[in-house]
Amino acid sequence: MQTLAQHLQQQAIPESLTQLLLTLADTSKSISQAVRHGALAGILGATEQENVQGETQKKLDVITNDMLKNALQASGHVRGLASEEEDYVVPVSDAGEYLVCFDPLDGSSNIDINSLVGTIFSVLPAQAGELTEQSFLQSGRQQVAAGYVLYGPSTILALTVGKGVSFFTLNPDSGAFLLTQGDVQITKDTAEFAINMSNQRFWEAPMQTYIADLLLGKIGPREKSFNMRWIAAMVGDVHRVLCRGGIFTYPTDNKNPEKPYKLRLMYEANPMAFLVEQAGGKATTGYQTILDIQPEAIHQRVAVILGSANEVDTCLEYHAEDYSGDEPTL
Ligand SMILES: O=P(O)(O)OC[C@H]1O[C@](O)(COP(=O)(O)O)[C@@H](O)[C@@H]1O
Repeated sequence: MQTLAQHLQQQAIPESLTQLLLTLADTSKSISQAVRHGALAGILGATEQENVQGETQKKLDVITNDMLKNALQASGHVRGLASEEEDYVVPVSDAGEYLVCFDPLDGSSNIDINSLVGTIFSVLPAQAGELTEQSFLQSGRQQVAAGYVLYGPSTILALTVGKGVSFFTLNPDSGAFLLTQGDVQITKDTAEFAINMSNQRFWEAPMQTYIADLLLGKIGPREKSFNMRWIAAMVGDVHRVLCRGGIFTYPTDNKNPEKPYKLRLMYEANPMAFLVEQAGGKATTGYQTILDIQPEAIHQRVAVILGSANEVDTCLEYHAEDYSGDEPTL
């Protein structure tokens, strides 16, 4: 089976990008080890600290953030980095060709229940001049690579460098990431949706109607039964969508008017949208294609609707100005 290094050699990408992606992959092997040790290594549970998002940091949030920061700072190819666990962007080396945005441990609320977690990363070209937060505020279309590592029953790296999506599985014996699926394609249609239903009463009317019609199944306007899944870790829900199709959404809601969105643009929505589009799917806020959003802040949040292209199109119809569907009876 082809190794990650062999696969990257064939992608006709700069050697510097190959080395950076191999650094990220190697660090994720150590994270996979740490996650597997869990309580044995005393690394479960929370710290007393809060991150810039106002979330209590898990011990593993901090540990994995430091592991990635140290590796990227030593790589020689990183001009600057940004992380969910860092308040501000971190300058690294003036000679670095790339900017890296990452969520070191996505779904960290799952760590103490031994459920799926992952690392998500996005690579942008470094700009000339002084490194500031502005240097990072490039649209998702500028990404030169993106991916995630899912720490589950097996450890899987999903990667795109803009030439399709490939899955690599970590061989726990040899420690090598081996190509287990190339040219990943998302089915155009689906009968599976993922959303946190407990937020239903806080959603906008278009999402209320769309989900209500899914739940009506065969007796409703969709004339088809839909099944629901929710892993509470975007990396797990998106991996399922890449594997067997589906629609995943964390829509806008008014649960907390100051925070109408949950997921972060630069290190959750953009890398996932790049993967999904490269696999033939679609990714939108309901009103704008995610990869075309001009970022305004490094920890900016957005609404996310992504997955099987035809199903996302249907969901978009409910968000269209001229949608005249009946309001759902809640
Ligand atoms: O707790 P909820 O509302 O189910 O939200 C789950 C969502 O929040 C997240 O866990 C946010 O990510 P972090 O764990 O990195 O903060 C997503 O991975 C997931 O899709």
